[in-house]
Amino acid sequence: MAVPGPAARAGARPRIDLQLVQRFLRIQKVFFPSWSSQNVLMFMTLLCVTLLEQLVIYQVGLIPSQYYGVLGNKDLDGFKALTFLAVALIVLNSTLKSFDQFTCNLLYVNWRKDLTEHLHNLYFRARVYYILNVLRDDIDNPDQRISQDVERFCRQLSSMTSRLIVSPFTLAYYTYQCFQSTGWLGPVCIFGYFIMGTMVNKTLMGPIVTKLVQQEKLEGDFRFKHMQIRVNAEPAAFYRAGLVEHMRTDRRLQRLLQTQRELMSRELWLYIGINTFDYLGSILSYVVIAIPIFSGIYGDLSPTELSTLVSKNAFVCIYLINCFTQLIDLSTTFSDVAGYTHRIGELQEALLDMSRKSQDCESLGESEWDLSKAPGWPVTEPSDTAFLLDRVSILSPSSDKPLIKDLSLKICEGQSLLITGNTGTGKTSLLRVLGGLWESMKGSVQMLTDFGPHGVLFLPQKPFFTDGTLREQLPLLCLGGPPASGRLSSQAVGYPLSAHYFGVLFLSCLPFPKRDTTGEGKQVSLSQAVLL
Ligand SMILES: Nc1ncnc2c1ncn2[C@@H]1O[C@H](COP(=O)(O)OP(=O)(O)OP(=O)(O)O)[C@@H](O)[C@H]1O
Repeated sequence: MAVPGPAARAGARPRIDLQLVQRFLRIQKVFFPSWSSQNVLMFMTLLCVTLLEQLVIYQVGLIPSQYYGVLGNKDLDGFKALTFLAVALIVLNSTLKSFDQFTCNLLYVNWRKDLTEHLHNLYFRARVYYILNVLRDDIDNPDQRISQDVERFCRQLSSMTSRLIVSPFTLAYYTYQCFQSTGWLGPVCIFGYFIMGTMVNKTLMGPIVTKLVQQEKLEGDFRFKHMQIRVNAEPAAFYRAGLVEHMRTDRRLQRLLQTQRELMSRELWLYIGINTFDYLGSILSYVVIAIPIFSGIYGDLSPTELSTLVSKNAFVCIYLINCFTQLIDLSTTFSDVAGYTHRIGELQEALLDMSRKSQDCESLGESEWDLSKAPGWPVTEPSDTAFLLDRVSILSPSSDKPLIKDLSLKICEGQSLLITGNTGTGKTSLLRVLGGLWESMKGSVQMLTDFGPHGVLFLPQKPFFTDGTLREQLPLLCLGGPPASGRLSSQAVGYPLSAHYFGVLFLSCLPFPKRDTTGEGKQVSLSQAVLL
């Protein structure tokens, strides 16, 4: 049975490692597909706005010292001009800040749109959504990953973008200024301090990323439970299942809350780290200046000259340290982004893997199922033959339990076929193979007609209704057929109820416990299927 297995590395403990970087870069390719894409333009706009904002902030920062000058000199004209300039700069600064926020929000919406559409394209390709939800258990809650994790990832990433993109520029500028004021000692001390802070924070962030991934899984499980009750409210009410479901839903909630508490206690250590580095940073500038003073380099300066020098050096050092502490403050947002990157990355890898395999299967399937390409079949088989099975064997996907062995069968128009067997023996599995959901382990399955209004229609055991009106349900019956005809066609929408079908309707058979009379064991009872 060629059921796709788990993605190679899915399920590995999520960490801050090379795999995280690879997954993050893969997502970035979706965000920025080309240099001329809209997102790149918006990103460049954001970069310009934040740089301009920094320039204005710098000018605003100089205004208090200029006020000392004009007030000290009792210069009224100078005071008026400076006040006008200050108001203009402040208005410009707040406009730029708001525009910065606005661009980040637009980026968030665009990123969410692109990433969700990209995942949808993979998820709804061929029968990937079926394989992911039914046959594979390594990717939990794909619905939650697509709807909630993508949303949070884009929101958190956009919230840190403007600070991140401007930091290389501010860091370079203030490192240079700091070097000018304090020599190599200032920048070296500050960079050493930041590297130490980053290493400590990385150690503290590791367990948070793992816990966050686990929390999101439990969040998905909890939501799924509610969805299950919503979808099955009527059967649940018939069974009077309220009490049991209440207990089970509460159990999931408790598990989720317990994980959230554990996540918060891990975050506590990170907050302690961040706050310690923030406050230590505020005195670091004085430590940097104290070293040359106590080592006697400034021994010939008067106390006034020394205090002027200290004040000047302190400003640039504090600003450089502030740039670094702002980056360290992003640690909590970064750990969230890392957690979501792993969850989305795992899903993306699994989807890419499955859609690649589906495509291979489809191209293979098309050639196998295509009438004109199947050698000999059109010549020897009458046109009313729908399926031709030759020594087909089917295995259960979760175990290697054989369900059907060496089944040869011909299914024709106008004939009825009743398949009987104990529950779980593989009656529906045969239909899954005929419907192309599973593959047979051995033998060949030939489909000699189309799915849809002029061919074959499968009625699943559980009816499926999409949202919308009764009329909108009808195309469901006609679409999603075999690889050759599985496209969404506008013509298909609104087929009249009287549409003519080939006449082969497969009803998944009810168990028929006492009919296993083949003498060859349960799994071969299908070969004795009754043609009515
Ligand atoms: N998605 C799946 N993953 C793993 N095993 C599966 C899956 N679907 C079915 N099976 C297993 O394959 C076997 C055959 O299942 P199948 O649904 O074909 O039985 P059935 O004869 O149609 O039963 P019933 O009469 O109850 O519908 C069962 O043992 C079942 O547990």
